Amino acid sequence: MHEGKTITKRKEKMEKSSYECVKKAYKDVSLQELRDRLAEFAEVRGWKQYHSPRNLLLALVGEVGELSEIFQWRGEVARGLPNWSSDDKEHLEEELSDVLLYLIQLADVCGLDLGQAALAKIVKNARKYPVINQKSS
Ligand SMILES: Nc1ccn([C@H]2C[C@H](O)[C@@H](COP(=O)(O)OP(=O)(O)OP(=O)(O)O)O2)c(=O)n1
Repeated sequence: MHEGKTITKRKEKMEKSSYECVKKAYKDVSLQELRDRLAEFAEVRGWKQYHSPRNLLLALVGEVGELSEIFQWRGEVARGLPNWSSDDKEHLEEELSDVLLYLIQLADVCGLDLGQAALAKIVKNARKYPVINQKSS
């Protein structure tokens, strides 16, 4: 194998194992935690200047496109993704995360509290769609 490729593979392996550690260490991740980490991520890279609401929205839409590609041409997909490979599931996790991370950043640069807004919206939805008849499942 080419030396560069070996280094890349090793790097990918290290990244994967540190990613597994992060997943184990943080069970309940808050939107606030993600927002703060993202703000720091952008700050230390000097990217804050590019993270305008419009740019973040466009980035978000781009990631929604990448997320859609995973489902494209697969036909209907069963809940729990029983026939998907672990690579496919990992890919899905990454694209879902990209969408979430841009969404959180968008809300942040707009000065909005996404967690509070989402809770308020759930309450509003419940008022709009009252429970009429509970079906047994
Ligand atoms: N200016 C930027 C660039 C990236 N990101 C973060 C948010 C996303 O989680 C991820 C997006 O990175 P890429 O643009 O490299 O997109 P992908 O990870 O989807 O890579 P690719 O498009 O090569 O599949 O990085 C960010 O916060 N701000």
